[in-house]
Amino acid sequence: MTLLQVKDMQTFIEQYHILQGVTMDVTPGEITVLFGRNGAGKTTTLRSIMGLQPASKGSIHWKGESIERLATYQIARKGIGYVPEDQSMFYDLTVGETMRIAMRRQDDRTMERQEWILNVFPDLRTFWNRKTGLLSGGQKQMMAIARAYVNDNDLLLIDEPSKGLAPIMVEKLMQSIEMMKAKTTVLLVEQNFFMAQTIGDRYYMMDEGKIVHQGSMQELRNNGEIRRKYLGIA
Ligand SMILES: Nc1ncnc2c1ncn2[C@@H]1O[C@H](COP(=O)(O)OP(=O)(O)OP(=O)(O)O)[C@@H](O)[C@H]1O
Repeated sequence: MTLLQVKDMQTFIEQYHILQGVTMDVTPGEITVLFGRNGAGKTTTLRSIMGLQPASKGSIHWKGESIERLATYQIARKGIGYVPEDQSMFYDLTVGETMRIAMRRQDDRTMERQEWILNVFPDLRTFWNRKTGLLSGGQKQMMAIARAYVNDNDLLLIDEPSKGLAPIMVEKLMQSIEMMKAKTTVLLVEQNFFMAQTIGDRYYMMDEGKIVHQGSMQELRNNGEIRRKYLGIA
């Protein structure tokens, strides 16, 4: 079964043909990692799925239903949470206030999800009354993920959470994302192969707006040539 099915998605930004045919499936309960170097089109892929940068061709199916013509808020309400690279937070609000305004409902289920995610990210509990602008880079990332998780989302799109973080923090974050697999499905954009390979089940490799390779993470671990060619690493 596929949760999200993207077929031949093509996206223009102004006159530029940025996505030139992105086809990918996200399977429930898995962590799917979208790799590719700077400018390959990874962020645009997530933005097109969310309707923030609508695709002009191709199809996007969510649980079998076509969503490519829907507005972003409608897509979000179907159960897709988006964690953008810049985190887009109000830095004057505290951690607690940020969680509160993120909640679509304040029912028991949402409160249970909040408890669960605060156990995954105990720092957020510790700094509950601190303004998010004063959090460390890693804690801001935790905040952004927790805020997307707290609603009853079946899929989280997480854009490069490791960016700018120290290796030890990245490791901690990856372990937390792996724990989330028990509760939700994740489509993760990453350039950091060494970290993402520890938690990913399946991968897609992007280059110049297209998917150029895909397979199980084990296959990518075994294929140094693909890693060298598209990520510049051995
Ligand atoms: N607003 C824009 N106007 C023109 N070109 C854009 C715009 N946004 C993105 N692009 C171009 O689209 C291409 C894909 O960008 P995108 O941000 O999706 O790549 P990415 O793989 O996420 O890279 P990065 O890891 O650097 O964020 C790049 O060549 C970028 O320059």
